[in-house]
Amino acid sequence: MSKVAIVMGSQSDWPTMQHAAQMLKELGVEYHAQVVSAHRTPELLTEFAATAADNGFDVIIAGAGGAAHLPGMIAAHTHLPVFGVPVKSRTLNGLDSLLSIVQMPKGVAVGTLAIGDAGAANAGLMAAQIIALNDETVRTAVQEFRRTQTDKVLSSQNLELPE
Ligand SMILES: Nc1c(C(=O)O)ncn1[C@@H]1O[C@H](COP(=O)(O)O)[C@@H](O)[C@H]1O
Repeated sequence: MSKVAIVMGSQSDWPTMQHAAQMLKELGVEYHAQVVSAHRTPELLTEFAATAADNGFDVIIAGAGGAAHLPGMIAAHTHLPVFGVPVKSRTLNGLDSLLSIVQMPKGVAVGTLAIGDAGAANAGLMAAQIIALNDETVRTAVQEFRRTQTDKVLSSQNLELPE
């Protein structure tokens, strides 16, 4: 069974990163969530990223805030696709996180999502869409999710002027 790893720089990132986990759960994709920090636990980062493929992961989602080196450093140690989620920082609202993650040097790729909760949810969706290429059950779940979303938009329009 396909598995997605969700890693984050700190426990304080979980309120954001749980949106990735929720999306994967909704789409029936197994995930494992863990705190790993390039700065605070550098040896764990190397060990985790270098063994991720052998441990059965297909995609890695990495969320971090501020000087967000985690996604890039994970990508440096693995051939697995890595999605980076910029977590909203207290001082600079996540612009620092975004710029740290998005500006990768050519040759080591991180797919960068939007800042915050929506970015985390979309990272989960992207991971599921990759897994759906070879997994019919997940493909059906993704298609159903998209259909339900479309139906909701089309059926909930209220464009009346207030009295
Ligand atoms: N950006 C990184 C990394 C890393 O990139 O390895 N490790 C922790 N952090 C970030 O520091 C912020 C504050 O962390 P604390 O709340 O623990 O002080 C978090 O958003 C975390 O992702």
